[in-house]
Amino acid sequence: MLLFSQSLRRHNVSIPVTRLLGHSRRSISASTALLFSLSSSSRSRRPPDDKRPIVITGPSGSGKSTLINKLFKDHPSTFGFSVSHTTRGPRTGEQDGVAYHFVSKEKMQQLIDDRQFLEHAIFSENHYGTSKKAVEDVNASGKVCILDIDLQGVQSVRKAGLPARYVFVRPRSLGLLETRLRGRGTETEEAIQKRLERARAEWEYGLDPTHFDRVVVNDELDQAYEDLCDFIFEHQAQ
Ligand SMILES: Nc1ncnc2c1ncn2[C@@H]1O[C@H](COP(=O)(O)OP(=O)(O)OP(=O)(O)O)[C@@H](O)[C@H]1O
Repeated sequence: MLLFSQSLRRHNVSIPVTRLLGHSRRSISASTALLFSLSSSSRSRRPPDDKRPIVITGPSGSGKSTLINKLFKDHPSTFGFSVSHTTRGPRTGEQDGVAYHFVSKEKMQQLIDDRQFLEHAIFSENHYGTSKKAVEDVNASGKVCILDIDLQGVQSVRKAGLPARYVFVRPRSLGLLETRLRGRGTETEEAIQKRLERARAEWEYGLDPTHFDRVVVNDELDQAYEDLCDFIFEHQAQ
């Protein structure tokens, strides 16, 4: 049984994401965009010298999607998402190799047996996974790969030995997390309870500073975004 099941991802950019929360893409609402102040820094920065993939994790509702959306919006040619594999069928408009790599159950199993995945999990009876090649493809395109995954996925990625930078995003308190999850208005009460239960376990893990290269406390959104960018771009020559 999965300790940390996958969570729905919502990205307002039309690029594939590594793991989709419930694996249905939702759009960030216009009100979310307004969470950033008008003066929120979108300054251009030179691409980071450190090209290792950046793994971003944190409890559901901590603000990962919100921060990543802005990162992509501000730096579209610097970052890329890997294209995940899935055994679910394509939905209208979804292109193979763009939204996902759509594969049969047999093919998926073969890839798993061949240890081609950095991480994989079953969600709603469908298998999803991030292949090593998908990340390499982003690297080969000259972009820095962003992996938005849950903690279980992070542990698999670490085990797979991917050289990466790891970021944990969390709000100031678990109470605030609950407020945001409820405020998002996208989950049933049952789903919220499940997410909160999982968040408590993830929270403990994220409190250990040795587990991550950077912990971003998403309290005030502009500040959290600056912290994230300072970390991501910190290796560039001055
Ligand atoms: N600093 C902030 N202040 C106020 N609201 C915020 C802040 N950061 C995010 N939010 C809001 O909190 C909710 C959760 O954020 P978001 O959806 O980005 O979380 P997430 O970590 O991506 O969650 P999941 O893993 O479930 O996809 C959203 O409604 C978002 O608009």
